[in-house]
Amino acid sequence: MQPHLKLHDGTQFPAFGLGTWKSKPNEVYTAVRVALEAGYIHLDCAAIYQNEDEVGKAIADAIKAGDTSREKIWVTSKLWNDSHEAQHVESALQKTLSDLGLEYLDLYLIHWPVAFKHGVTFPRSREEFLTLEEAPLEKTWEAMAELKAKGLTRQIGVSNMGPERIDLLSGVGETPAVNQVESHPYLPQTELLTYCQSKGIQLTAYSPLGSPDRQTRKSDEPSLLEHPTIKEIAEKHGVGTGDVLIAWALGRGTSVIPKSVTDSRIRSNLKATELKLDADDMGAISNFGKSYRYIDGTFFAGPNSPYTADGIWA
Ligand SMILES: NC(=O)C1=CN([C@@H]2O[C@H](COP(=O)(O)OP(=O)(O)OC[C@H]3O[C@@H](n4cnc5c(N)ncnc54)[C@H](OP(=O)(O)O)[C@@H]3O)[C@@H](O)[C@H]2O)C=CC1
Ligand SMILES: CC(=O)C(C)=O
Repeated sequence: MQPHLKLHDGTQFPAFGLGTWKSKPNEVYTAVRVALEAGYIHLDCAAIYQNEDEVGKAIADAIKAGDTSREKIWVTSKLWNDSHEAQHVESALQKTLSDLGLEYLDLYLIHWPVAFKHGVTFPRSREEFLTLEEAPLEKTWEAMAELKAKGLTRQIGVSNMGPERIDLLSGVGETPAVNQVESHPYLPQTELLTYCQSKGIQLTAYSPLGSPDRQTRKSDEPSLLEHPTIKEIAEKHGVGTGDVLIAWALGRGTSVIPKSVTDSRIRSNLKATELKLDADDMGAISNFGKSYRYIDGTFFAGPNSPYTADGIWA
């Protein structure tokens, strides 16, 4: 039995899933087929990853092949920043459902607390953004609740949000089921995790391996997969460093969604859900003493934007 976390309505949420950002056309179909055949029960998707149609084809073929069923899998997707205005929320989800070939999602997240004009994928000028006054997150949240009421998604949640924004949304509607944020030993998000747990919100850790395949990767950024402490613990247990990072995330009570398109890694990452780190391992990893954010979000902040980095991230 894979690890699960309980959502605030009692639903069991599979704590381990497959990330699909940067998984290219032709690669992502095979990755999802391998994952579902290997026993994955949770897929993390998003409209902005521009590959949901291929993920959907893989899900359909896996179900046809008898590898899984719709009821057995948990599918998450995310509302992109150009569809925050209430009149665009349902059509954005309908597009995702059509691409994924599904009648409902298990979880739909507001991807970022940042809004763009409708149809803008990545803004190039200030005029292409909407401010939070023009597109209030509370209104987006109310529209998300309607999707749940219509049965188009079983759960609703948020991503890249801190306590202030979550409190704002919880004040106008239901508490988000999940908050998906960057989290790994360089950015353990300990305070946010404590806050989320106190509200019954599950925290999903994205970029748990340090997102080394990003186009925007900096040549001098620290590597989690090569970190000496992680290597030492991996040697002690006779596993890979990726396995240790996955086990650490699960061991501290978060869900985790490593991305891979490599057959052997897709399988070994799933196997890592069985790895138990001891208190010494957990303590050593939690005391890196260095902070680093890989998804620095420069794409949404700066002089051409009404948002600042401090105003965006959890
Ligand atoms: N809500 C949000 O705003 C965000 C959500 N996400 C979600 O989180 C997922 C994971 O994060 P992501 O940024 O993709 O990066 P990850 O930290 O998951 O790293 C992915 C990279 O690690 C490699 N890899 C996978 N497994 C191993 C292993 N066992 N050993 C060594 N290398 C390994 C992959 O290679 P290969 O594929 O070649 O095997 C790929 O290069 C995303 O795909 C997406 O679904 C991510 C960022 C933001
Ligand atoms: C990867 C992702 O979800 C981003 C950049 O929003």
